[in-house]
Amino acid sequence: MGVAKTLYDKIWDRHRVADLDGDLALIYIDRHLVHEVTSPQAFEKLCLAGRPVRRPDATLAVPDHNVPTTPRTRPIEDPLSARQIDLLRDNARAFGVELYDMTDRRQGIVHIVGPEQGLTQPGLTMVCGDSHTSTHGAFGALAFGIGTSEVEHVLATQTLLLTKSRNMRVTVHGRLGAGVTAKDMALAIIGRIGTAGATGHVIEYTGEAVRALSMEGRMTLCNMSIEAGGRAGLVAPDDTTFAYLKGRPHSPQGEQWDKAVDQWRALVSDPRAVFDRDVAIDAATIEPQVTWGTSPEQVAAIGDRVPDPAGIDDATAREAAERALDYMGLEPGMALSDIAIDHVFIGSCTNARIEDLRAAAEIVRGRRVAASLRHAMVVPGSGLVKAQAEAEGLDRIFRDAGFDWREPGCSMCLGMNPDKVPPGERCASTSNRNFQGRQGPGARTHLVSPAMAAAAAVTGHLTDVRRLTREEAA
Ligand SMILES: CC(C)[C@H](C(=O)O)[C@@H](O)C(=O)O
Ligand code: SF4
Repeated sequence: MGVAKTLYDKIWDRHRVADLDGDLALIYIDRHLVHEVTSPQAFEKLCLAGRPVRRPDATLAVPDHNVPTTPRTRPIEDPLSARQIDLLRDNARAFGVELYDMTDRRQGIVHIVGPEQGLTQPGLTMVCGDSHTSTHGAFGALAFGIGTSEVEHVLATQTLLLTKSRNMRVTVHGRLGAGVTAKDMALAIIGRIGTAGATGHVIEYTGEAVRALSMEGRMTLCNMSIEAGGRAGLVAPDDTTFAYLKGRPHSPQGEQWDKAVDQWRALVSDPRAVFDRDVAIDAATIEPQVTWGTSPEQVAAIGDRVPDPAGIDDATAREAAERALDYMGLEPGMALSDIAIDHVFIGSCTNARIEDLRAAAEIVRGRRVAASLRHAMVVPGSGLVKAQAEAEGLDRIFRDAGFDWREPGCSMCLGMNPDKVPPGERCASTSNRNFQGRQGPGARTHLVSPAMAAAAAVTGHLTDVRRLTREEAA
């Protein structure tokens, strides 16, 4: 019997091409996703060096960050965005890489598209010039973000020079309560361990509450691993994973499928594997979460109050809280549920999959967006999510309530396209980052789950979604 290994150790060992000087190893990369923001220079350098893409068949290009979410027939107004999207198209063509262009129904946020197409599979190594590549870890794939020079390295060689991370395990025991979602779980974990809590580690999420999550929920959880400082997040594949993958365009078919599933079943941490860090949380203690500050760790349960920095012992945390409250325009001690909202954004690679839209629509059905709101919008994560939602009539529920129903893209998750929150205005957002200026200069972001965003939209302020579902039941 060999040494007990974690899931991460196993995937790492299977992809190690060579051990190099120091801690460096050369790792084989199975899949490479490419978007318009971090690829132009990489392709340009290949071009200058006269190198081809080593495995065009393992590479997929999708524009997402800069695409406007208004009808695709209109030209892109912003010249820089238009140029980046043109470049992606040109590069994909020149290097023989498949592209899901803006008018392709399969286009969407790269981290939603990969799983949807069955490109994301257990045990693979996957990279993208994008930090939220951690999303794909939900399938038990080792997936992480890389920089532009690494994008070039992978394009040219299909390998990467890497230092191995440490192993961390986050176990969520028990079951989540009604109205509490994977997003709340992710935010609660970050609230507990902080945004540097997993630095230098790959997190494996385990426990009954994680096992009970759908693939959509697991993707939300793994998506935010990077917000906890982790290099990647992992959930060991199981029947939920296989059921999601079966029949997807790039999933193994026929006999190959059965073989694949047999192999995938071995992708678990050995019972005696040792983790460098272990954290355990009881799911029953997790309430719907909302961030009050400018870092995902500045988070609290919706029933709580905005903290008073004066009560924070640690000087650095105190000053950070003071700065955050100043930027967010909030008073210490005010009830989080008294915070009035100007905008609601339901979208992003964290929460724009079909299940997210269903959860939000459930709350919105039969209600109206509060008159005090400036704008509320839903941006499906991909063209296929959009089509599915329309087939289920979710678009009607949102539109009838006063929501804007858009074309897929990163949208208001970050200010790289026309969807921005104006300075000083406040947004309840299902995205993953609430840094200063993230949704536009001066924008104020509160991170929440899709159900909580819907509850904020129909009440005009941050609201415990469980209050609305109780009302309905009464
Ligand atoms: C633009 C891109 C490089 C960036 C990332 O790496 O995450 C973006 O997707 C984000 O969410 O901030
Ligand atoms: S949706 Fe947001 S977090 Fe996700 S890739 Fe796009 S910009 Fe990054």
